[in-house]
Amino acid sequence: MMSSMSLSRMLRAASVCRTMSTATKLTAVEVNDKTGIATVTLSRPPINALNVELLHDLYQSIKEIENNKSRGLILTSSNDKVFSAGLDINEMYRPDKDRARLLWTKLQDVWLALYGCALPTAAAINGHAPAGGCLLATSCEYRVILPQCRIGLNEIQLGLVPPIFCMFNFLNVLPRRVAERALVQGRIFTTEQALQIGLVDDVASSKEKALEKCSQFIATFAQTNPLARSLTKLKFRGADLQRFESERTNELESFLEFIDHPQMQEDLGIYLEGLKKKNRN
Ligand SMILES: CCCCC/C=C\C/C=C\C=C\CC(=O)SCCNC(=O)CCNC(=O)[C@H](O)C(C)(C)COP(=O)(O)OP(=O)(O)OC[C@H]1O[C@@H](n2cnc3c(N)ncnc32)[C@H](O)[C@@H]1OP(=O)(O)O
Repeated sequence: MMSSMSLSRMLRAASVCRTMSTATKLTAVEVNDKTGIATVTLSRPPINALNVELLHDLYQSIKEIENNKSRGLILTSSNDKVFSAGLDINEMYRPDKDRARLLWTKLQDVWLALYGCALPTAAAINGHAPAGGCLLATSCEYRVILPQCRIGLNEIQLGLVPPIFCMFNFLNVLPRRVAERALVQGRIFTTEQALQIGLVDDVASSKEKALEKCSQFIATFAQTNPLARSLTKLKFRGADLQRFESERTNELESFLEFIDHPQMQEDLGIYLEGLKKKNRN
């Protein structure tokens, strides 16, 4: 039989973390009641490819956390090898046009919500983070990655023009020359390279340690007035957010035009087949 001692310990532990009432299907939200920090876990197996539904849930989770006045937001993944594989290529290959429009609009919404989030944001990158995965991580203010991961914006390698928010994210994190070269070459960096150029802030040996480092980063703002903090962040990011707003319709149309092109469809098909073949060999 369970002793009253262990029962009370269990109850105490259970009261530290609570799942938010509106936690959604493809993102799990857990708030630590002691620290007030909310963790959003991307949970779309096998590789957190960003489809319409995952982007929708992620947007809802970010907004919910912001409105609930949490102390900060940490983004991570339920997969122990992949943070996010980026956009779900199946949504772009032979797409349903309305769904493709929705996909891009939701990606834009998520970027706006995360890049412009009033709270301190951090990414515990517990696996590979190519393309859209890197976009999510670099929208945050602080990044910790695990050993033997790969991260970068490789859109150009797929023949895709990196959207403007990719540029904003890289310019916010890397020196201009490094950012430009990384985007133009579609570079994917190893953990060591990412740390060396400053694409990530730290490396941790496990997901738990990465989450701990993210919490420690957010805790550095404990004595800072939250409104002053968020307005200062907005001063740095406001111009990007405004420029994005003025170009978002054009970028949406460019994306739709791009994926409608027969050559692009052929290339995406070959790329997708290459990813699948890897598993058959
Ligand atoms: C100027 C105005 C704007 C114009 C805009 C124009 C264009 C921009 C448009 C788009 C921008 C897109 C950005 C993107 O995010 S595109 C996505 C790019 N992502 C990638 O290239 C990642 C590819 N994947 C990988 O590298 C590996 O899968 C990964 C390292 C993530 C994981 O490796 P692991 O070995 O663990 O797993 P796999 O066996 O490779 O994969 C499992 C399973 O999943 C399939 N898969 C992988 N990635 C994707 C994906 N992104 N979408 C859909 N499916 C994916 C893979 O094929 C496997 O399937 P199966 O074999 O099990 O059937």
